[in-house]
Amino acid sequence: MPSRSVPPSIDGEFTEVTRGGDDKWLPYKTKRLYTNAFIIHGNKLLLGYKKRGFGLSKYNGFGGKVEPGETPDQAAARELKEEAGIEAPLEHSGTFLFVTEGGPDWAFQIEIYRAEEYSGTPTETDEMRPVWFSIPASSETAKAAVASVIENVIDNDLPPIPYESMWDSDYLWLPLLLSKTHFVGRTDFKEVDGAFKLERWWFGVPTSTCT
Ligand SMILES: Nc1nc2c([nH]c(=O)n2[C@H]2C[C@H](O)[C@@H](COP(=O)(O)OP(=O)(O)OP(=O)(O)O)O2)c(=O)[nH]1
Repeated sequence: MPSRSVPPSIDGEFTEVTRGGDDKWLPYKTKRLYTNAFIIHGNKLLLGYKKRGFGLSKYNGFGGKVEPGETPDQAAARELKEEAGIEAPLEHSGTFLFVTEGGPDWAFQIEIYRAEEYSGTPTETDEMRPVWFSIPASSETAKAAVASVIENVIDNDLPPIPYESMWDSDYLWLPLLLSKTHFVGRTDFKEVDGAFKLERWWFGVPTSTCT
């Protein structure tokens, strides 16, 4: 059987990590830039409960539209401050295209960031309620867990990452973010009566990082 190609929007040499659905990738007219930022502190992950607008009632990283004249890095820092009241040395962690059928005719290009430190106190805003979740221990996170004990920031009473209350595809790439593996991807969703259902996806990592 011939091997399946990567989605047309993926440029560069990437090794597939996961894919699903068929190859009928949705068309889109243009791309709009968005950001999303995740704070990892020891064995804890900070998410925000979305109180209004797009993604209402889901848990997510902090982010939004890149405004005219801004770089994605600047937008990510601004959105983190606006939505969670904190600052952090954000590092770019991945990027993916989010395309919807029944939604806008443009694609969201979402630049994903991570940081392992922050300053300030996570604070509820009109848009987001910050909540800490526990990151499951694994070989990848074991080092972070040890560091947590040393820094005395370990907290075993937190709920696990609420994948069931996040965007449907986040469980596919969040482990890559947690393990500091840069990733690219594409998700196609179908919007029916305001609910978004994952139809097809592809995620990969730079081939140079594969052994
Ligand atoms: N984790 C995750 N985030 C997503 C997905 N799709 C998607 O748009 N997002 C993010 C990208 C943005 O961070 C956020 C949408 O931006 P937003 O509507 O909150 O933008 P904003 O804050 O600038 O908007 P607003 O204040 O003007 O309402 O949702 C997804 O599949 N997974």
